[in-house]
Order: sequence, then C-alpha cells, then structure tokens
Amino acid sequence: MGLFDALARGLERSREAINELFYFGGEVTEDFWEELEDTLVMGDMGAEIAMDVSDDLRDLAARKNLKTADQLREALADKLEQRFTSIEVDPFRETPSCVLFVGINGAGKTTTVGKIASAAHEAGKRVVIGSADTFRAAAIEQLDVWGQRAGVPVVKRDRGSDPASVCYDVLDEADKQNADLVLIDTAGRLHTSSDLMRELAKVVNVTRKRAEKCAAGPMPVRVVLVIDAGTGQNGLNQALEFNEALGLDGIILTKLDGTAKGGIALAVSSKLGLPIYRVGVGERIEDLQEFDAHDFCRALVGA
Ligand SMILES: Nc1nc2c(ncn2[C@@H]2O[C@H](COP(=O)(O)OP(=O)(O)OP(=O)(O)O)[C@@H](O)[C@H]2O)c(=O)[nH]1
Repeated sequence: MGLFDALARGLERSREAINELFYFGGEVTEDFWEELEDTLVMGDMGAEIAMDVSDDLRDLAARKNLKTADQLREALADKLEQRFTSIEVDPFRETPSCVLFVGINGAGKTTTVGKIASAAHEAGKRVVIGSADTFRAAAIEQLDVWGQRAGVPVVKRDRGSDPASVCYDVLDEADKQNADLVLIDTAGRLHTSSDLMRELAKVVNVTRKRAEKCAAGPMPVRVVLVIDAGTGQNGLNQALEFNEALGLDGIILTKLDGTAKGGIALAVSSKLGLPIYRVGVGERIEDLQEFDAHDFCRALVGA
C-alpha cells in the first residue's frame, strides 16, 4: 500500500461524511451549505475555520457560477489547501540541523525520532539522536531500540539527569562527529503544566546556546511539536500552549492512519501559521510521510 493510500484510508471517516454530502451530485440547495459547515466542524476543523471555508466557497460558487456538488468538491479541496502554511525550510533536509521534539505523553515523539533517523541515515546523513527524556527509564530504552533499528548512535544519560545538560552533551557529541542532523527527544508533558513548560523552555535555550558554538559554525535549532491527530481539537490547545512557551517552528501529526479525522492539521497550520513537516501513518519505521497539502486535501474530501 502506497503512502498516499495509507493516508487516504486513515482519513476515511472525514471523506465518508463529505461523500454523503456530495452524494446527489445535482445542483446544491441551501441545506447543502448548512450541512457543509457541520461536516467540516465534525471533521475537527473547528467552528471558525469551518464557517470561513464554507463562506469562501459559497462566494466562489456565486462568482464562478458553480452549481453542482461535483464542481464544488474540487473547489473545496483548493480552498482547504490554500489555508495551510507552507514549509520554508525543511529542518530534516537542511544540513546541519538540530530538532527538538516536544509534545504531550504518548503523542508519538520517540517513534517519530526513530522514523526520521532511519530515513536520514539511509539517505547518507550523519545522524545523532539524543534522549532528553530523563524522566522515564523505559523512554530511554525505547529510544535506544529505535537508534539500533535506524543504525544511529543515541546519546543518553541516567534517569533523573538534568534534561538541559543532556542536550548540551548531545550537541558536544554531534559536534565531535560533525553530525548533519541532530534529533532530540524530550519527555512528554502536559501543556497545562507551567513548571514542566518552563523546564522545557530551559532545555530549548541551553540547546540553542550550545548549537551556536559548534566547531563547523552555528547549527540552527528548531522546535517541533508532535501531535496525535486523534486528539482532535485538543491538539489545537496543545499547539497554542507549546507555541506560547517555546515558539514552535512546525508540527508533526501522528496516527493519521487511525481514527483521526484530519481537520486538526488544517486548524493548527492555519491558526498558528505553522508548517506541517511530516505525518505519521503507522507504527512501522517506514510509516512517515512528507506532508503534501494538495494530496492531503484531496484525500480529505475525496476529490
Ligand atoms: N498507528 C500509529 N501509531 C503511532 C504512530 N506514531 C506513534 N504511534 C504509537 O503511539 C504510541 C506512543 O508513541 P511514542 O513514540 O512512545 O510516544 P511519545 O510521545 O514518545 O510518548 P512519551 O515518551 O510518553 O512522551 C506507540 O505505541 C507508537 O507505536 C502513527 O503514526 N500511527
């Protein structure tokens, strides 16, 4: 199964609802517009965006004399696509680059670090993984397993060590190895815990300071929030809080193969003006894909 197929299968629920709406294919009625807005809200897009998109499409339909559901389906995909923030610099392609993965517990940070490390290693990059999750012993072991699978060294310290100083050590090691890509996993934390968010802000600052002093020149540091797409609108709250505390650079959405409805991708990217760097579509090492707003919107509306 291709990656687009995996994504399309994951977004089945949203597509089914939209298919139902477009089913009759004839000229649309007033009911269509009301149901469109409801369907978009149900797809996790959030009420405000759903209303905007629906109004926009209605204006376009009037201007361009689009009357049938089929004509509107393609136009809807376009309208959704336009709302995504595009990637200016891909931190996983840029060299050198350091990325800190943050997010709530179980979002898929460690798995995503493993997947990205593996792809980058296969592409011939010198990759170093760091574990700044010093809270859970199992998390350090889990990252180690991913590092072995990916064939990439993992820098780790004992449970209970200061996560900021671990990041310093990770950069020391990356500097020594002249690494192209440094991936740092952090401990899962609730966006509502101000103490934990402050700790994370320190981790980011220390990492940035050390990265500036790399022997080969300053290494850019990016902070990427990993969100489980199945958390729906709560994902938007997570993004708002993490962004406020840390200043995020972009998003990775995981578990789009599951019961996710997908609209959260649009809500976060559009509301926060953040690009989606990758999407997770399964648990295996190869189940990660680059985010393509065009394909995503077509998978979402079945255009
Ligand atoms: N189906 C599916 N499962 C995923 C995906 N990404 C991660 N998972 C699963 O989600 C669960 C949690 O993933 P982890 O990578 O451990 O999450 P984490 O954010 O590191 O968790 P903490 O260390 O507790 O903060 C694991 O069972 C993963 O296999 C995905 O894209 N699709």
